[in-house]
Amino acid sequence: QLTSERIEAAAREPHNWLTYSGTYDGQRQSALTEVNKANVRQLELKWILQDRVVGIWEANPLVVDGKMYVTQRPNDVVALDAKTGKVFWIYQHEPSPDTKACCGANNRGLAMLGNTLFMATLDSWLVAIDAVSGQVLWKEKVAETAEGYSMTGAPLVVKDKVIVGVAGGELGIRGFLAAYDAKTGKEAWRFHTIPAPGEPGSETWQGRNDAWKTGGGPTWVTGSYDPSLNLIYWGVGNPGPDWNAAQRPGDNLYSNSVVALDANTGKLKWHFQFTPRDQYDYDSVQIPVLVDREWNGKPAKLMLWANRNGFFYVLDRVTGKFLLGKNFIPVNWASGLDADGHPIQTPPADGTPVYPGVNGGTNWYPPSYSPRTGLMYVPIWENYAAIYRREEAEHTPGNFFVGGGFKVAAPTPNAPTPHMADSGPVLNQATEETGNGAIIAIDPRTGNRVWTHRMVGVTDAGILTTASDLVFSGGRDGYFYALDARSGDVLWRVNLGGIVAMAPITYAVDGKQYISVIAGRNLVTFALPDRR
Ligand SMILES: O=C(O)c1cc(C(=O)O)c2c(n1)C(=O)C(=O)c1cc(C(=O)O)[nH]c1-2
Ligand SMILES: [Ca+2]
Repeated sequence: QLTSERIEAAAREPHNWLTYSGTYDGQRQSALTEVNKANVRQLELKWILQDRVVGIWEANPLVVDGKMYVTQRPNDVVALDAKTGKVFWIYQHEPSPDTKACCGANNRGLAMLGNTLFMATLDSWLVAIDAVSGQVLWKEKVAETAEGYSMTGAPLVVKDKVIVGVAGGELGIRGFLAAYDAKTGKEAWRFHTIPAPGEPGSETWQGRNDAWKTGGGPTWVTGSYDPSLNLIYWGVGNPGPDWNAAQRPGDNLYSNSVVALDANTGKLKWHFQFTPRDQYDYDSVQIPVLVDREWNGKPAKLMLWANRNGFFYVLDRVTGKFLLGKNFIPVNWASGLDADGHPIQTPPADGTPVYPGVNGGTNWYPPSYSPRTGLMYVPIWENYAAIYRREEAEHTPGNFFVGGGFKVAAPTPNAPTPHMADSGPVLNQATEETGNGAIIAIDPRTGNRVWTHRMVGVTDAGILTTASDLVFSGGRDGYFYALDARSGDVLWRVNLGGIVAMAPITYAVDGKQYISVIAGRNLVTFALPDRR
C-alpha cells in the first residue's frame, strides 16, 4: 500500500519512484550510488518496452516495490515488472476523436495512492485505475474538450487528494487546478488561474471585458509540494491570445506565474509572476524546485526556477519574495529584472527575432538539483529565436485562439547580445534552424553557468541526477548521456535511435540499480552486468 506518508518521505526509499519528480521537492536526485563515475561505462541493456504508436513519448514512469507503471501514447496505462519488463496488464483509454490539443497527444505519466493509479487523459477525464487488476475504479470529467481543454500532465497526489492541471493555453480556455478525493473522485476544490471580475487580480485583465474568460493560464506540468508549509506550488502557462497582447491589456494574472496554494483548500497564499503581459508563449509551467540551503548566511527555504522566458530565479518559497534573477541564455525581450524581479520589457520591433524564441530558453522538461554539488541542472535551447506576426484573434470555443503566428528565426552567429554577460559565447555551429540544445549547470548563488554540455540538435529531455554525482539526460540527437555532475564531462553515451523527451529515472529491485529512459518508441532499461 502506497501511503501519502511514504510519498512525503520518498527520499528515504530511493529504490522506488513514487511521484512524478521522484520526491515532492522536484529535485529529481536519487540517493542510489551503485552506478557511479567509475562503472557507468559498463551499463548494459536489460529490457525494452515498445510503445504501440509512434510519436514523442514524454511519460515519466513510477516504480513501486518492483512494479513499474507508465503511460503510453495517447492514454494507455501499462503495469510491468520493473526487473524484467514483463507486462502484467494494459489499460486503454481512447480519447474522444474531437480532442484538440495544441502540441500533440502528449501524456507525462501517472500518480499513485494506496493501490490506485491516476491518469489525466487528453480528453480531460481523470481516471482512477486499480493497480493490481488494471480495472477502472472511477472516472471524472474535469473539463470540456469542446471548450478547448485537454490534459497532458501527470497528476499529483497530496494526502487524500489528487491534483490535476489542464492544457489549452492556445485554445482560449480559462485555466485552473482541481483537487479530487482519491477514494471517491468527488471534487474537493478548484483554483482558477484567472480571477473573475471583482476577485483580487481581476484588475490585471482590462480592455474587452470578457478577456478573462478566454485568457489561458493553463497548468499542464506537475507541481511540487512542501509538507512543512502545506503548500502546493504550481506553474501557470501563457495568457491568450498568445501573440496579441493588445487584446488583453494589463499584467494578466496569474498567467506565467507560480502560485502557492494551501493543499487542503486550494486557497492562494502567494504568487510570483515571471512574465507579465506575455506575448511570446512563455508558459511558466516548469517544475518548481524546492531547496533548503543558506541564503545570505541564514538557512532558507528557496524555490529555484529556470524559466521559459530565459531567466533563472531564486525565490523565498515561504513568502514568494524575489531573491535573485539572471538570464541563462541571450535574451532581448527584456533588458533585465528590477529589484522585485519584474522584467524590464524591451519588445523587439515587429518582424524581428525575439530571443528566446517560442520554445523558450527551456520548456516543460524537468530540471534537477543536487544537494551534493549545490548546482541546478537545466536542459536549454540556446541561440534560438522566433519572429512573430500579430493579428486580431476571434474566439470560437475549442479552436485555436492565438492572435497571429510565428516562424523560427535561423540562428545568426552574432545574435543580439544586449544582456548576456555570463551566458557564454553565441555559437555559430548550430546545425538546425532551431539552435543548439545544451545541458547547463547553474550556481544558484549567482545565477551563473558553471558548465555547459552542448548537443548537436535541440533537446526535449529532462534530467536525473544521482548521489554518485552523475547527470543523466538525452537529446533529439538520440543519445542518452551520463555526465559528471561537477565538470559536465561526458562519461558515457549511447545512441538509442530516437528522441529522448522525458527525464530518465532510476530505481532498484533486489538491491540492484536500474536506469530507465524513453527514446523514440522504446522505454529502455539499463543496469550494470550481473556479478558472475
Ligand atoms: O498552453 C498550453 O496549454 C500548452 C500545452 C502544451 C501541452 O499540453 O503539451 C504545450 C504548450 N502549451 C506549449 O506552449 C509548448 O511549447 C509545448 C511543448 C510541448 C511538448 O510536449 O513538447 N507541449 C507544449
Ligand atoms: Ca502554451
